[in-house]
Amino acid sequence: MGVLVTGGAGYIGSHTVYELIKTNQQVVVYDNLSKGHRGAVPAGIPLIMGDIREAARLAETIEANHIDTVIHFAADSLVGESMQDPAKYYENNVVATLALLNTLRKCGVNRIVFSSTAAVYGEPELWPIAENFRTNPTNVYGRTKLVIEGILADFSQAYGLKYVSLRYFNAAGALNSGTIGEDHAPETHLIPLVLKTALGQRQAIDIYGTDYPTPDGTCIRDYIHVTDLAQAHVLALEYLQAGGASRIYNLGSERGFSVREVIDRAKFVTGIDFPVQEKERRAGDPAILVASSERIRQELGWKPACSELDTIIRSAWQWHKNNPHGFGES
Ligand SMILES: NC(=O)c1ccc[n+]([C@@H]2O[C@H](COP(=O)([O-])OP(=O)(O)OC[C@H]3O[C@@H](n4cnc5c(N)ncnc54)[C@H](O)[C@@H]3O)[C@@H](O)[C@H]2O)c1
Ligand SMILES: O=c1ccn([C@@H]2O[C@H](COP(=O)(O)OP(=O)(O)O[C@H]3O[C@H](CO)[C@H](O)[C@H](O)[C@H]3O)[C@@H](O)[C@H]2O)c(=O)[nH]1
Repeated sequence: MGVLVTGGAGYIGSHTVYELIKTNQQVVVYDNLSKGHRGAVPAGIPLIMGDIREAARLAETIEANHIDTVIHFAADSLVGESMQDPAKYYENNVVATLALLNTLRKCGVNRIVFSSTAAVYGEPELWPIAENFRTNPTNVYGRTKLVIEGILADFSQAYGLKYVSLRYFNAAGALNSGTIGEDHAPETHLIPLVLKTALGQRQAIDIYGTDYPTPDGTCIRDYIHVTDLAQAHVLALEYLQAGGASRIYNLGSERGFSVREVIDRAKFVTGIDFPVQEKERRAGDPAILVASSERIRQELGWKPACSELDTIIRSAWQWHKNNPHGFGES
């Protein structure tokens, strides 16, 4: 039986495909390439170019490849854009996922691993954040992911769908071999932007806000290596394949670093001093997001192995240095 990876040509999806093939799972990538890259999909892995809303193409792919489980990454995920264009986010995240789930039902596929986000929590008052904390997203992107979690719970109750929803904190880093890495256009994430500044592709890195209630005034985040995230997907998949019940898990390193700390570590790792500019806050940014990943460690035996901040930055630096234009140039 096979595993369908929607959004498998994207950043986290492609790293997960690399982990899946080590475990001898039969993998098929399904991606409309709106954001993903053909070059991110390993040689020999089928890439079906399609949108998850295209029911006929999707059903044909599922049947031809004997798919019995789906890992669902396909989505739009820019917080700022979601506030300016909510229709796009409700359409490509909620409506498209509903279409996907309906096709899965018709094809008799009843297992799915879903990419959720720390953005479902909004602005919590306590840390580390556990899965039973109140969900209260402060942006449209987070709301769309929470709506999908609700749909998954309802489908689970009514139709017997089994799902694992993984709430990622800040994904960063690149595959150790340096063959794939993060290449978003536009790039909005801190670590790749810092490294592009070190490469001289940007004049300075902007710090969005220095008046947060944190020790150095800048936002604190929990950075998790993309390969540790990918391994959690493999565990979630194996758990569902073994008949596991629906679950929700946080995925973070359980350590927080401020924006200034990330910049300082990047200067250390790269050995390059680069300009930093202090700017106004970015709308919708919570001050502190740090995970408790206790539940997935206890229940699935997940152990993040490469999520030390320097290790994350080093792997991302290797990717950006060797591929200054991402997948556009090797
Ligand atoms: N990057 C992070 O830090 C982070 C954090 C939390 C959650 N997430 C979630 O993880 C998932 C993957 O994130 P990423 O950073 O790898 O994003 P990405 O943009 O690199 O990958 C998403 C992939 O999905 C594809 N896609 C989008 N809409 C599609 C559709 N309708 N049909 C088919 N393919 C479609 C894109 O072409 C792209 O290859 C997303 O669901 C995102 O919301 C990411
Ligand atoms: O040029 C930049 C870019 C970012 N930041 C700051 O760096 C921190 C991290 O920002 P990212 O954009 O890298 O990541 P976010 O925490 O905003 O977002 C991440 O976590 C969210 C959950 O809270 C969503 O899941 C989202 O998809 C995921 O990328 C934030 O405080 C942000 O304000 C800067 O100071 N300068």
